[in-house]
Amino acid sequence: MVTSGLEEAPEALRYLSGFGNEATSEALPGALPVGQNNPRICPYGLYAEQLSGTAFTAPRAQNRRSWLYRIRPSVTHEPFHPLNFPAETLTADFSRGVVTPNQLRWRPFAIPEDKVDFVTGLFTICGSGSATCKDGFAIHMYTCSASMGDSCLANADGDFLIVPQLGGLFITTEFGRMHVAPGEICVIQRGMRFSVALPDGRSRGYVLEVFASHFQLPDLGPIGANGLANPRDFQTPTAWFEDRACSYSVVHKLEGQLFSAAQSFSPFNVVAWHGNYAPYKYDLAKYCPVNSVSFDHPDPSIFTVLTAPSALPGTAIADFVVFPPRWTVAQHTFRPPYYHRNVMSEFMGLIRGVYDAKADGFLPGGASLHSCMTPHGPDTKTFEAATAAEAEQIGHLPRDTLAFMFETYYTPRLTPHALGAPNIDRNYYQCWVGLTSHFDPSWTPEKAAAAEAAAAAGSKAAGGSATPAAGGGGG
Ligand SMILES: O=C(O)Cc1cc(O)ccc1O
Ligand SMILES: [Fe+2]
Repeated sequence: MVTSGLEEAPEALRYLSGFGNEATSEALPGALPVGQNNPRICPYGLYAEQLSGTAFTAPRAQNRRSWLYRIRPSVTHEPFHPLNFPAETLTADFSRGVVTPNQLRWRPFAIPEDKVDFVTGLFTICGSGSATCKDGFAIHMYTCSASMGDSCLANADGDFLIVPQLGGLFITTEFGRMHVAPGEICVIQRGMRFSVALPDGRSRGYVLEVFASHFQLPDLGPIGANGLANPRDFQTPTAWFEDRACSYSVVHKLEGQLFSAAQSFSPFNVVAWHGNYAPYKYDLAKYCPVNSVSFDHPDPSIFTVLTAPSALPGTAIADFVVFPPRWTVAQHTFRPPYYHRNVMSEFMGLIRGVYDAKADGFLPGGASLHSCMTPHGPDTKTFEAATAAEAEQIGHLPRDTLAFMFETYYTPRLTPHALGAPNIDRNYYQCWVGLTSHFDPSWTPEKAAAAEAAAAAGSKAAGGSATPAAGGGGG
């Protein structure tokens, strides 16, 4: 019998490198059938089972499926029963969700004192569309303090992109095991069974779920063949199995509802697999940002890590965008994000540090949401620092910050749970009330240039370039 390896050191794990590859992985030599998918009898007496992530008939470029060779097939379980789980905290039904044009922000979500695992610690913030029609998305958060033990989850509604913010995740999947630390992300696609253990005892993070397409790398256009998230930096687990008799609970999410079935063995009994439908992780430190090296602030799409496309060209169901540590070198430029209203809705989270647009109030483990056409941009303090004369001299330094955005074409509807959360920041709008008028009808380019020159001379006399301050135009 192979024992449960949930506590194995992260360094001991082996991964396959690359994005979207047709891969093969064997935990025992010769476990994959040679030259065919389903021989009459498989090597080692395994069962062959296909997991389809697209319609059988999807075009080859989009087609996703894997073949799993396992000790017993996944069908070997007792009937599913609905789990008694409060429907309003985890949902895929947004028909009665609430919309608001107001800017929303949440302080960090508290991690429960009592023992709560990844699944019971998941709660939905917002979403749109429908898991039934396989169209749309949901954004969840999780806070947990216990490993899942002998239970696993399979999500029939879509793909999960998981962003741990505090505390790592040790995830056992049917394809193998991965350790995902804060600063890394992982994607676990529709239907894959996985169980989350907590090497750090607790974890908090964000989850983007897409009901339709799968995540892919964005096109690079004129950037060329390299840069942003490079394919080789994505890591897929290698086959790992346990042949363990136990009382196991398989939890299945269908249309946001949870069902549970008992079975007498661990579902992580896949000895070998091959295919192009497999989970993966990615270290955001490997992201190679491309940005303006002269002037102006590019649109944040320049920082796209992964995109889940809709049928509308160039328009995502959801993009995953990261704001990594980087040099900010644009001159005579307002460096923080510009003020704007966007057809896409923007949910943001912070993994660590301070975000370019918010000097205060946007904290690691917190979140913000600016829905379709809701105005937003830098807070007053950030505006003032970024427009001060000294800002021209500072801000070339990289700062240790890691924020991200889930950006979606679908207008999000919020759950009562998210809107009623005790950590919602009811004073968020006040971060902009100090943005007073600087309008000067007597302004001329000559006067402006003279003021700039005087300020530059003053700052030189005062000791040259200032040191960068958090949020001080270094965005
Ligand atoms: O709103 C935000 O902070 C996200 C964002 C960042 C940026 O650099 C430009 C536009 C934008 O929406
Ligand atoms: Fe924005």
